[in-house]
Amino acid sequence: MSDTLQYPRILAVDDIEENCLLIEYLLDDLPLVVDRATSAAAALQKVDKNDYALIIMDVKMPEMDGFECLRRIRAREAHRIIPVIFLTASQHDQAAIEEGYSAGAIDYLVKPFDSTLLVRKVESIVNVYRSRKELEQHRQGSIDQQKSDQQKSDQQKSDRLNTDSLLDNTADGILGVDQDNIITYANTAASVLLTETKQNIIGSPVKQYIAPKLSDADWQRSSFCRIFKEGQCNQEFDEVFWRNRTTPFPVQYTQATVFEGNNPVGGVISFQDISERKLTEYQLVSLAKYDQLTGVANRTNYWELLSNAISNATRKQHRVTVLLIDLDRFKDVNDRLGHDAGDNILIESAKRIKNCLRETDVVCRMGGDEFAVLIPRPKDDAENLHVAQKILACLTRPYRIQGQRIQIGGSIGIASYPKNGTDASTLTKSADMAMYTAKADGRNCYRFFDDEIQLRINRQIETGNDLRLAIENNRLQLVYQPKFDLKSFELIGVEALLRWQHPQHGFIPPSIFVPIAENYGLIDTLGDWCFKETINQVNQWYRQGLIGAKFSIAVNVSAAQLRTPGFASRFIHQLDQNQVPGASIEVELTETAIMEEPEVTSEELAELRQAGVKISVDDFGTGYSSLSYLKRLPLDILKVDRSFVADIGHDENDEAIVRAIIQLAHSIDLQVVAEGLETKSQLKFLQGLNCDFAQGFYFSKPLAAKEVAGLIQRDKALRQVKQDKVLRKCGQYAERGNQQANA
Ligand SMILES: Nc1nc2c(ncn2[C@@H]2O[C@@H]3COP(=O)(O)O[C@H]4[C@@H](O)[C@H](n5cnc6c(=O)[nH]c(N)nc65)O[C@@H]4COP(=O)(O)O[C@H]3[C@H]2O)c(=O)[nH]1
Repeated sequence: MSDTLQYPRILAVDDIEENCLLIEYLLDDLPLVVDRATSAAAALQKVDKNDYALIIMDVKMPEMDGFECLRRIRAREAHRIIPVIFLTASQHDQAAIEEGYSAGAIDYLVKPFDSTLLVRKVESIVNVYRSRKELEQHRQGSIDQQKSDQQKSDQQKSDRLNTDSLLDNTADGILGVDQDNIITYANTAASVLLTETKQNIIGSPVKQYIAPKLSDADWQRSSFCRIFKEGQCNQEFDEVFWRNRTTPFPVQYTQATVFEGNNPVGGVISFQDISERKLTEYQLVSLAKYDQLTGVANRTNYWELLSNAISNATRKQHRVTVLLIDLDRFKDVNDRLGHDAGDNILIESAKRIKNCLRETDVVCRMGGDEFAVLIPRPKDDAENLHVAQKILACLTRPYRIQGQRIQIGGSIGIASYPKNGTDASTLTKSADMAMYTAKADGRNCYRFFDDEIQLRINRQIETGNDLRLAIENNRLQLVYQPKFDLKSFELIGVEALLRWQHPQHGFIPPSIFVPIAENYGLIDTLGDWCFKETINQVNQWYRQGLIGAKFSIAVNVSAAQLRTPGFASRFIHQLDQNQVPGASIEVELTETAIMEEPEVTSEELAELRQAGVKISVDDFGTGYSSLSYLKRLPLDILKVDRSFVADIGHDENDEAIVRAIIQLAHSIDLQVVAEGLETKSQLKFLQGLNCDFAQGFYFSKPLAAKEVAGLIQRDKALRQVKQDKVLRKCGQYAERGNQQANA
């Protein structure tokens, strides 16, 4: 066999020689010879001297770039089908890539390239080269044979046998075709991949394996036929061939024209079955783009789909609608019945939402219990309304989970492009705001984004900015609400509460600005400010001798603060720096904040508790706490929500709840603070239940630091008087006793 067939030559062209060497190194295992050229001019000289199966060429080279070099190669009649693969540093340079293809490149590799991909591509192209050469020699051989040069013919026959065995041992399927696209050669791999014997394949039109369903006219116009007619070489990646002429399978193939002299007389096709690669690709795409639980598009996919829908709508001048759906009461079900039940609800909800939509609409799971629906081309608001109503109706239908009938529901926010946002992010924010409005309006309803919501957002943004300034300029204030022991009436601590007097809008309550701080990323700054201020205050009262080890200041911590990684260590660091004992601080967290992520919360709280900080659960009774978690969490105090305390004497149910909370807390060694104590009868009721502590207007409103200092002093003085009275009484008794004894 001739050397060119056994060891085809390829040329690596790059002005950096190391890159040529790298290619040589990567292709080391293939039976071929790699030549190197470090300039376009050197490449042209080598191309004139040798017959190359393939050229791998860098695009950017000094003096002459790869495109120009390829144009000059193509201008030489003998080299018009040498396959060329360009190397480029950027896959985003679309213009350069297009220029490369129009100059005659068959492929691109982006640096740094995948070495396996390079080897596979080169292997496939070299196989085609071998087959083409073999067919050309075969034709030449027949002519020569006619000239009865027996010796030469024998040599060529033996060459052909060698080449046949070489081609039969490659994993790629190889087909040779004549001018009429009838198969004249098939190797063993082709027969295996097409699941037919070589005898059957040879003599059949190649169309039956490549495009059996195409009409003859379309087939003649196909790029496959055109490439052969025009005497070119081509590589395709995502095509389909037909096994047994009936079953499609994905292939990557290379085709090259076979010449007799200057005339194209047929072609060679080398192909690989890429089913496995496609499956892996599909699995990767599915992981990256689809929610693994419900099977609908995931959040990443949502952004891509929405951006595409908006681009489309901009071009074609139509609308796009986003519906954001949050399942109501999902968390309760999840906490109460466990994650499996929660998962089943999510799967079922995704199905139900999908069933309310058209084929062209898309459902996405945004995370947790939040879904989004994209309507890529709604006619009008009436259509959006209709979809929202349908979704709401289907989510309100009872679910049957673990044999139980469960009713949830949904809150839906609706926003449309271009009215409520001209980019994906703004549009989603608008839908989000509309959804929050639906939630605030009582849940299980839908809201369209409108001017009123926009106004509310603007006001929130404005408040957020003002709040940032207020923190920076120290314009916030802490007030302290006293807390009393219900047995001794001793002042045992205070709760620090934030106050903000806005220069224009007056007093803004924390229930308004704390959520804004959470939404605008200010909560950590705000929390740090509060904590610093509290620590300073503790230190000051300590220095003034007003408080001792038993007195504690409670600080409110929001769920968002607790979620910030390293929250507890930051907190403890500040205590250490200011030499404040942990025991003089109490951290108050709402029940809902604690139950949001109990595992994470548990770790953070344990760290705080180790530093002596007490942990109390605020607004207890308003959320849903799993009792098993409550037992496992490192807690010290439960605070009964003031809504229950307010109903003492009016609502037996609430009284029963207060009784149950106190009993429950005591049974797991927690102390109880009653919030919002306002009347004497409430006090009597709570004392009757052995409630430990209370705070509320009955004792005192929240006070400024100075007023608290006065109160502590008065409390101390009162206690002293009481103590003196008791001592005096004891003294009197003792004296009376002595007198009686002496009498
Ligand atoms: N009707 C009535 N109300 C009473 C009575 N006693 C106390 N209150 C009010 O009840 C709230 C108790 O605070 P909370 O449950 O921790 O609830 C707090 C807390 O969740 C949050 N908050 C306050 N300060 C902070 C803070 O520094 N950081 C964080 N994250 N949240 C804070 O804002 C909520 C509201 O705080 P405020 O408006 O100060 O309202 C305070 C207090 O003024 C009473 O007898 N009757």
